[in-house]
Amino acid sequence: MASSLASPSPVLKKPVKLACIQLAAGSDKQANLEHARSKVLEAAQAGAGIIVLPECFNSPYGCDFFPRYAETLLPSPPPRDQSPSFHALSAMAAEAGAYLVGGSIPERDPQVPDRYYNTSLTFDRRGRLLATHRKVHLFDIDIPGKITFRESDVLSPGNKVTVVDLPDYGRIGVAICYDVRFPELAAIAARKGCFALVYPGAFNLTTGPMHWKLLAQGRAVDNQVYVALCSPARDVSGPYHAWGHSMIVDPLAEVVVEAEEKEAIVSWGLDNGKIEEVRRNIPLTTQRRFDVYPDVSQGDVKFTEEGLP
Ligand SMILES: O=C(O)CCC(=O)C(=O)O
Repeated sequence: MASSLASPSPVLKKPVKLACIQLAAGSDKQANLEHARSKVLEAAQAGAGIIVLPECFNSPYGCDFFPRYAETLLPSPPPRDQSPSFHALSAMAAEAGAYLVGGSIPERDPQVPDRYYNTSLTFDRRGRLLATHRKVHLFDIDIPGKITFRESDVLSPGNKVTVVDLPDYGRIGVAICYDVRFPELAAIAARKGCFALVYPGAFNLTTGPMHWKLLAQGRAVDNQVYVALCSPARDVSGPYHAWGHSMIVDPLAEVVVEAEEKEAIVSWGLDNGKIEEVRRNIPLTTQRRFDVYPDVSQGDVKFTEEGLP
C-alpha cells in the first residue's frame, strides 16, 4: 500500500550551477577571508549561481582554535568589529551576485560566556542573510590509534533543521559535516521540498576514505536530491589534515564531479528534470509506508526561523 502522504515535489525553479570551493586556508583570518573572496568571484565568473565554502574556512580546524577565532553573530547583522566574517561573506555574496553558503565559522554566544557553536551562514545575491545553521551533531569520535575528536568539549550543538528558501531557485537544506551521518536530518529537509542538501565539511584521513563519498551517495539515494559536500583543501603542514574530495552527487547518487585533495573549484549544473526523472523511474516518494513507520518530517520538527514560511 502506497502512502497517501506524498512528499512535496522538490522544485528547482530553473537550472543553476552550484560550485564548491575547496579552499586552502591558513591561520590568518583576514588572509583567509580575502582568499575566499577571490575564489567566490572566480566561481561566480564561471557561472555559479550557488556557491559553497568549507567548514571552518577562515581558521584552522580544531577545538583549540574555536574560541580564538569565534565571532558574535547576534544581533543580526552583528557590529562589524564583532564579526568580520559575517560582513566579508555578505559583501562577497553581493559582489558575486550569487547565493553563498558561507561554509562555517566558530560562533560565540553573545549571552552565555564560553559557549560556542559551529555555524553556517547563507546569504542571498544581494548579501542579505537568509539563514543560520548551528551544527546539530557535534563531532565526537574515538577510533583508537587513528583519530580522537571531541567538539563537545568546546562547542554546543544547534537544535534546528535548516531549510533555506533561495527565491530564484527553491529550497536547499544546509547542515555541517558530521550532520551528514544522520539520515533523519537529510530526510526531513528533503521532504520539505529541498532540491539539494549542502554540507560544508572537513572529514579527515581516517574517516574520509571510509565514508565521505558513501555518505554523500547515501543521502542522495535515500532522498533523490542533489548533495554537495565542500571540504577545505588538505594542508599537511597544518594541525588538521582534511580529506578534501569536495563533490557533487546527483539524485541518482552518481558522483558527477569530485576534487582531489588540493585547492579546487568543482561545479555542476543542477536541473529539476534530473530529479523528476529519477523520481519517476524509481518512485520512492509515493511508495513510503507511513502507516508502518512514522514520517520523520512530520510532528515536532524544529526549523530555523528563516527556514520555512
Ligand atoms: O564524520 C566524520 O567522520 C568526520 C566529521 C567531521 O570531521 C566534522 O564533523 O567536522
